[in-house]
Amino acid sequence: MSTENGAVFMMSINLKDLTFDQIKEFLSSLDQPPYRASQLARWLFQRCCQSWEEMTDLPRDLRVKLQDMVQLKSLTLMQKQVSLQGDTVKYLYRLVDGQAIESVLMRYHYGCTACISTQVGCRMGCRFCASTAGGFIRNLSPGEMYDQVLAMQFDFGEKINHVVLMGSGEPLDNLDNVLIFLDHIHAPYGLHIGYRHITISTCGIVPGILELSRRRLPVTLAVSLHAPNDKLRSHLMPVNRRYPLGELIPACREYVKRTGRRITFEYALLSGVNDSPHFAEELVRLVKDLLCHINLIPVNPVSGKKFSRPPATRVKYFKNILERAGLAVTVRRELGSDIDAACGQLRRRVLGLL
Ligand SMILES: C[S@@+](CC[C@H](N)C(=O)[O-])C[C@H]1O[C@@H](n2cnc3c(N)ncnc32)[C@H](O)[C@@H]1O
Ligand code: SF4
Repeated sequence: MSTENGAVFMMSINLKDLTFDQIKEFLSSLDQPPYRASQLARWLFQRCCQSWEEMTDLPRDLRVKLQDMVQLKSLTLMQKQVSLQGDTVKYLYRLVDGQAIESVLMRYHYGCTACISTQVGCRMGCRFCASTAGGFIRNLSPGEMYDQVLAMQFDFGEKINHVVLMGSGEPLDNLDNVLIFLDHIHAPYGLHIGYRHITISTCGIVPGILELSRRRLPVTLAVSLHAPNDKLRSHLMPVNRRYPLGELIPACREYVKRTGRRITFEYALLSGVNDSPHFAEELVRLVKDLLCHINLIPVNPVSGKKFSRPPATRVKYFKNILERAGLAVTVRRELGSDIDAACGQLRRRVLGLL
């Protein structure tokens, strides 16, 4: 059975799919006092509890009741790959309806970052991406997003202090659930992660960007650009036919204006496709008057797709053109290139979606 939030409930509900007010209402329907919601929320949202027995400050009869009604976790570990240096761990989780999703934990010098999926599969069909294999299956519920972070923190044994919505799926195609997730992960009863430590990556869903602008959430917005003109972008990313650059760039401008936050443009470098000096110059013209930062990502090869990385000299040349025009540019540091680095690749391999 699936619910309005997209969660699939087998027998019991995942309270992390509800808003905090809905959790309060649920507990009040069980004749519990209002303070019980914060008490229970701390157990659910801060710890990766394995059993109701651990929640010793909750009355025993309530725990017995909840045991039958509430799901403690929405995913179980299927497979895990640890990079040689141990700084990147890729997880494949099984959801209660049997679907599988990927999440990644990365340790940087400034702390641990969780990269989570927001959908099972993706409907956007970008040509270079492994997440589209098998098409779109369903949205993830807020609780399924949250449980990825908790499960990784529990397994890795270190506090997660950054979250990026850059795993499989398009977050702005599942915005209602993403917003509930953001509320929980930011809340003091949750992991209390600052909005500035949260990044939402989008392929460019214009209404979603405008909605985020209206809400003035000070998260970091990353827009996957990958091409500086409509012809090439529509070829690489079909979503560009629906929301071309003439709509996307003004939406980005609106986001910067309303939030005061700098936008990150992701630009995957695909050898011989979008990495020539001509494209670098076109990119400069497209974004030069926007408060932005450009992140160049030498593409992660995906089996069955014909894209390859440009040589390092070409990446450097491309970067220099942007820098000379005064743009802030980084080249994404490669973490865990010895594991199935491209997002969705582990799921594809294990589920035989290649
Ligand atoms: C998997 S997407 C998920 C978030 C969102 N759907 C988006 O497109 O921004 C996260 C980022 O990975 C990039 N990406 C996808 N496949 C890639 C590949 N094979 N190599 C490098 N980056 C890739 C996307 O373009 C995007 O910038
Ligand atoms: S890059 Fe993002 S939007 Fe495009 S198919 Fe992959 S997950 Fe979907």
